[in-house]
Amino acid sequence: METLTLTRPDDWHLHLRDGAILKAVLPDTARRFARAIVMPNLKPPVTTVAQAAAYRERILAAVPTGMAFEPLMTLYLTDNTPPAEIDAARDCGFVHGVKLYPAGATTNSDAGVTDLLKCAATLARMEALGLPLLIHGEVTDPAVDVFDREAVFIDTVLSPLLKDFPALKVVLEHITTREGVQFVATAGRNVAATITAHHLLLNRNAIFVGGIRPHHYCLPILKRETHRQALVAAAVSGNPKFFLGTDSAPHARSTKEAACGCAGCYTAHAGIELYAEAFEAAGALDRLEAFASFHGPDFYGLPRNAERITLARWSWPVPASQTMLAEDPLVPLRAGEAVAWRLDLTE
Ligand SMILES: NC(=O)N[C@@H](CC(=O)O)C(=O)O
Ligand SMILES: [Zn+2]
Ligand SMILES: [Zn+2]
Repeated sequence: METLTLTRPDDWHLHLRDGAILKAVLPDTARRFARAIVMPNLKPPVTTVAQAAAYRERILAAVPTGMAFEPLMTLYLTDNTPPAEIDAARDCGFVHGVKLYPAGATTNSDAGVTDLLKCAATLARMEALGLPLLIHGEVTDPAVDVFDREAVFIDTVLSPLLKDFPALKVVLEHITTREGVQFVATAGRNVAATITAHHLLLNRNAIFVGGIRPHHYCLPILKRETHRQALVAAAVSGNPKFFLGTDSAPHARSTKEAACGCAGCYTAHAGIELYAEAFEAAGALDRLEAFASFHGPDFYGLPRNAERITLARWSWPVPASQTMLAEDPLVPLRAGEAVAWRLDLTE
């Protein structure tokens, strides 16, 4: 059987939620990844170092015995985040980024930034201290076509931001377009991007196969095939600006299969295996390790992991759903279908 051994990867963009959901989903991530950048879009959001410390403790308490997992915490930027909070974040040692959600852009972003000008002093402090700004890169203007919101964000928000703060470390999260790839590739070394497995594997037709598929609805929304191909080319290029971020985003089934369903795909159950599929399809399995395990820690200034994991080319069926909340399960990506690679747990 074909196997692939690589340095244990990290997930540089992950939603773990809190409470019962956190306990239900964390084992999927901890089994595969050594560390993860944990998104702060809880209700209410994680806006202070004190809240991040408490959330970190809840995550650590939910790690199953026998597993090692390090949560890398983030703060949720608001119009009112004071520069002093950035100093506290740098000093505490466990906060590794500050997340920009344009207000209203995505799930739990209502407390996000309404005007970046209000954050100028705070952004200047981040630039000075080298604390990365992690960006959900979509404009929120409903007049802008939903498929264009990333490209318009890059032109109207991100480019001007980097002119004002040229040394600010930026991760453009979950990029979905050719424009996103080109912008990051040609920007300075302080600008990088995460790419999800579902954006590497699916184009926007997947939302409408034989009917509407709410479990393929995420933000930024899946784009057309030419954009998917640009993302694959970037991921397998070996360019250290691009690295793994699953954006695994658990939502209970009832909130996805609804008249107005939530945005987010759950992929942590196959968090590295789905990337192996995408890299294999591109004939680039030998490039997976750098994308999944080297480029992220190098950008964040953290050590690479020492342990290794082994994947086997061994198809396994994804269950139709998995337990999350008492009456309301989670429907993972590929539910009821197969994933071609699996984690070799015998290793
Ligand atoms: N990606 C999504 O569609 N949803 C994420 C939020 C986000 O990352 O934008 C979520 O928190 O559910
Ligand atoms: Zn996002
Ligand atoms: Zn996300």
